[in-house]
Amino acid sequence: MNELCHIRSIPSSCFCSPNSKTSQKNPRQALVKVQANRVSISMHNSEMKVPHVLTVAGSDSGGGAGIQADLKACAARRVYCSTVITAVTAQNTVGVQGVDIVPEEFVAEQLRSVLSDMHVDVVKTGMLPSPGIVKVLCQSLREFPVRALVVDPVMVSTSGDVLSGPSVLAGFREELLPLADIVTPNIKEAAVLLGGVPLRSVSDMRAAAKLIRDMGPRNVLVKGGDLPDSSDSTDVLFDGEEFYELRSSRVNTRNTHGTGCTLASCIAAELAKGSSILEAVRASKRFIETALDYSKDLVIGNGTQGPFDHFFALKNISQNSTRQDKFNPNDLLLYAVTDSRMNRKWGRSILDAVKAAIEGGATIVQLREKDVETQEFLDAAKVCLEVCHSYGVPLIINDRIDVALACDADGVHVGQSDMPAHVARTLLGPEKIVGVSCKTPEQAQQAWIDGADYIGCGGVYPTTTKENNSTVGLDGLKEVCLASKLPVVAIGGIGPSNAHSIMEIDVPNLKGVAVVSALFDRECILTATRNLHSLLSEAAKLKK
Ligand SMILES: Nc1ncnc2c1ncn2[C@@H]1O[C@H](COP(=O)(O)OP(=O)(O)O)[C@@H](O)[C@H]1O
Ligand SMILES: Cc1ncc(COP(=O)(O)O)c(N)n1
Repeated sequence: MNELCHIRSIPSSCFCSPNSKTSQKNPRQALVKVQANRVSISMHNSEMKVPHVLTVAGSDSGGGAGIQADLKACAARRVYCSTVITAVTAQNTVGVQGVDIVPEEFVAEQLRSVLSDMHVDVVKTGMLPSPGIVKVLCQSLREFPVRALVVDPVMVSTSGDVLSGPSVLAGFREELLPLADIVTPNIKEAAVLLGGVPLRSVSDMRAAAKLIRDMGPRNVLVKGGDLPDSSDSTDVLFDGEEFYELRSSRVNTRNTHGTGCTLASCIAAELAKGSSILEAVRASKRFIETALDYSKDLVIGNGTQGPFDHFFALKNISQNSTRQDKFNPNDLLLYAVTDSRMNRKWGRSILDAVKAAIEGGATIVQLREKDVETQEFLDAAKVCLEVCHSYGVPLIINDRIDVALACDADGVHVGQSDMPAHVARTLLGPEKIVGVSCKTPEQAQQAWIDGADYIGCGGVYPTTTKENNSTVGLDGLKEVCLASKLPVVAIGGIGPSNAHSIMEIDVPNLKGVAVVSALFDRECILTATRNLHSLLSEAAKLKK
């Protein structure tokens, strides 16, 4: 076998001449180790450790599920993904036509290759088609421990074809599940693990999660994608103490092939980046919901189980659009806008306020810090961005394009007397979100021309957070919505008592409400956000 030459690329600015003064002291200097024709270069301090997920799963020739879904999910979540293939399937949108199982010795060899060398953080498993493969996997995990193990107990494909038979169950129950940090059965798989009793409701899912946890995994997520007669898509997470019901709206689409594989890979990717289990599951569920929503009209294949687009991009290409999909208008449902005076009044940091709002269900966050020094603003924006992204929530910066650029925020929101929207767009580039405050149909039309992504319309009601701000009322809001080609979020004096009247306005592009005081001028931001979120979700459902 050839000796491998293993060289990591290093920015040229980091190389030092051996004679230069800095070469002895500079901690960023490259270390070159030569061991029997094997060269490895490592960097002090400037080394970049990439979060790494290893997926142990089957190949899906149709590209929608299995290894292919895992690679796409990890890439979309910006995590490196290596692969150990357990089976090759001939599969398309109609079903599974054939399965060729990889011999367990060769699965073991692939595992050894990757785990002995490549600094894997998290292992995610999918299709494990034979008891021997389950065994070699457990042996490898004991020999090369990793930070976390995510087990997706794949048994039957969405099309109803068997991918792993009952012979693997003993290995699952006795060896693999006790090693798992989280196991993610769908309702059919949960039933099989528990001996065949079908799950028909969310309370059945809770009971199943509890029983499966008794088999040894630290957390159980029972997925409800296939729960009959449900308008929501509810998953149940049980961590041994608490149950969390994670709800999203059910996207009406045939393109759900690979959702389970993708969800488990996203969870693994978020864990590899350092998230907690709850954060990882929430961010992953959001990712699936968004991906399904963006891909609901994709047509790939003639069957009933279509794949979806992990990069949310094909839809645009198919419409010949030159603009990139980068912004989901449904994110405007509950738009939390911070206020430093309120945080000061309640003795909270911006970060604590933002965290609580996200945990309560805020779907997008804007930092509007009018009287904070630049350095402080930037520091706060950076930490808030990290938290927002761990939940899959976009972060917008009010007015300060420099701060948005410096922290690589998701976008900016500008008012009529701030930086013009077309200049903001030029400065930020095509990928970022640009929002504009508008009071009139003319301003709404201009925002569209300027390349904005959404408009904020208001103040709808009088408010104390903005001085000298004239109100437009519900009629003015409706007029602006009708004139706007962009999605609209209503702002100004909105809270639980009047959010309903806003959502009842019968215009499809009115997507939600932006709120300051009703969240941040409250003793418990989390409860205030949670209440408003459930009210808005109900109202949004009625709108559909
Ligand atoms: N139509 C849908 N709309 C929204 N979320 C969905 C839909 N179908 C599945 N999901 C979500 O996708 C994830 C995978 O669930 P599920 O489809 O039940 O798994 P599997 O692919 O293993 O059968 C879950 O978070 C589930 O709630
Ligand atoms: C190789 C492989 N692994 C997993 C699945 C499950 O995915 P789904 O439940 O969406 O059919 C699959 N169909 N193929």
